[in-house]
Amino acid sequence: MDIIFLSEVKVQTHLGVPDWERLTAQTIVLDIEIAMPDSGSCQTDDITDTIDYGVVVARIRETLAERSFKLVEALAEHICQLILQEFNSPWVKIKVAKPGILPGLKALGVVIERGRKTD
Ligand SMILES: Nc1nc2c(c(=O)[nH]1)N=C([C@H](O)[C@@H](O)CO)CN2
Repeated sequence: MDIIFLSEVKVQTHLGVPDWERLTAQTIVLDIEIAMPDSGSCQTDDITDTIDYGVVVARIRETLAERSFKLVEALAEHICQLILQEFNSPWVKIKVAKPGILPGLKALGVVIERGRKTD
């Protein structure tokens, strides 16, 4: 399985359980692994045979600018499903980190992985 990775992607979004936390955008940090449908682009050297990681990052920034979530879990699920469905990836792993939320911690968050359901 060939994987595209996106490391320490900083994104602005409205996120948090208490209402006051979602009033202003905060920076979250994403680490994402995206399985490619096949390894064709390794032979063809053609961007149309792979998942364009620039397009993925732009799409993530777009959706997280529009959406608001209470839980990091729900945000992580949303991004996984978007990548599976819009980019035809068979498998995605994402780490969502909120930096500087609790004293004494650098960051906290979740790691989830999802595969595309087959019939
Ligand atoms: N499992 C989770 N626990 C908590 C979350 C979360 O998203 N998932 N969020 C919060 C608050 O938003 C906190 O980060 C700031 O008040 C608390 N626990």
